[in-house]
Amino acid sequence: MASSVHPFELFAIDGLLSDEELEIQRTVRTMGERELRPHVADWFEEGQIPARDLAKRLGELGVLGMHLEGYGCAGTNAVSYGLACLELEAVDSGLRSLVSVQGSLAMYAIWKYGSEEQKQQWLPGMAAGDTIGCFGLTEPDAGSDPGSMRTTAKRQGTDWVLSGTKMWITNGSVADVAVVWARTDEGVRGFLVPTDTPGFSAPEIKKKLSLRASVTSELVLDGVRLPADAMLPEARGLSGPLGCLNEARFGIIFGALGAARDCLETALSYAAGREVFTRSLASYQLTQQKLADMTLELGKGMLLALHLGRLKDAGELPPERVSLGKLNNVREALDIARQCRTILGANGITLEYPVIRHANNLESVLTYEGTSEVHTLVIGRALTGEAAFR
Ligand SMILES: Cc1cc2nc3c(=O)[nH]c(=O)nc-3n(C[C@H](O)[C@H](O)[C@H](O)COP(=O)(O)OP(=O)(O)OC[C@H]3O[C@@H](n4cnc5c(N)ncnc54)[C@H](O)[C@@H]3O)c2cc1C
Repeated sequence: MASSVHPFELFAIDGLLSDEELEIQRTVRTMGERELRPHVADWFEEGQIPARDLAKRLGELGVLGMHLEGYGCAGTNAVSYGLACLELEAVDSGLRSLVSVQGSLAMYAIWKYGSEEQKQQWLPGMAAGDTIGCFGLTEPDAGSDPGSMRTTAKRQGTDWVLSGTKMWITNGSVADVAVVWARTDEGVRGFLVPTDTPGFSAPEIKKKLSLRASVTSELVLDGVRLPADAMLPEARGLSGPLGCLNEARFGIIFGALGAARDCLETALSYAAGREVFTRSLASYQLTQQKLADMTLELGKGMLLALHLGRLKDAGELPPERVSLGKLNNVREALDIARQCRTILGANGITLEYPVIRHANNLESVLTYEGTSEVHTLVIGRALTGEAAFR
């Protein structure tokens, strides 16, 4: 067989990265390949992950809250964080979800909006992976429109009492602390809820066919009484949770490409080894067209991710730019996963290969952190000045 080149090499992607960024990417990739990939298909099949051990190991690796400064966090640039997300999601979107929720949602909420005492209390343990966090915004009847949330926090003396239900919460059943967003007399506010507080429970959601290597839960708040200092002082209104979502969406812009890259690498190697009609599948023009089109989308997605990462490091990443990346890269990653599945034929539907697992996972990634429809509307609003949604 003639020599072949990796899709990212065709685009000369590595030349756009610093030595430090390349080193971080290599370190996360090596750990993922050695310690996570050998188990991930089983975790997915069983619908269970060793969340505590994983959090601890990911903490040792330094990826939990890695783009935040201080409190035990590594303080890397945005691109490095994105590359870590990419390498974790190349193994499984569920593992990247654990890291995104811990670092970009729960830790970021405390880091950005918390008091100094709250930061000291929670962040070092979360960076180390000793303490797991979750982020409760979505409710059974409030997903794309979090402004319609029903969970309330009411003052009783100096205490707060929280009541309501959150739905689809990643890490919920294994969390030590839940960041819960609730309606108060002064608008939406965020609360840090230790999960052993009486009245709090987090039953796990079963029967998922996507993100099976990730814990997803309901949060039930049945008159959960918290002291006054459980409130995040600096988050007022929906801009608080939306600021956190912007962080997590950024990681997904890179992460989804990891899943796509893994699918494409698998399809390339499969097509080279599979003989059909006495020749390798890779030698047929129809196959090469699929591979070329997927490589184009993967490479373009990576260039977009890097551009947005540099803008983020320059402080120039407003939400509509995040929407450009999240909409494009998740949509294209899902298309790539489905197309790779065709190249693997029947083998493509088993967990012996990662492709259908990635495709199924990406269905969740398309929906969470803002659905593709909502990101389309955000871009439409930026282009026209007309909001087609609230
Ligand atoms: C595996 C998983 C993990 C998750 N983890 C978390 C978590 O950790 N924390 C958390 O808070 N949430 C989490 N979520 C919830 C996720 O953010 C929501 O599912 C998402 O916001 C969509 O909300 P919804 O499912 O209620 O759908 P809906 O909001 O009911 O949307 C249904 C459909 O309507 C479309 N739609 C909505 N508005 C419009 C409009 N104006 N015009 C046209 N179409 C529209 C949507 O795009 C979608 O296609 C998770 C979800 C999943 C699947």
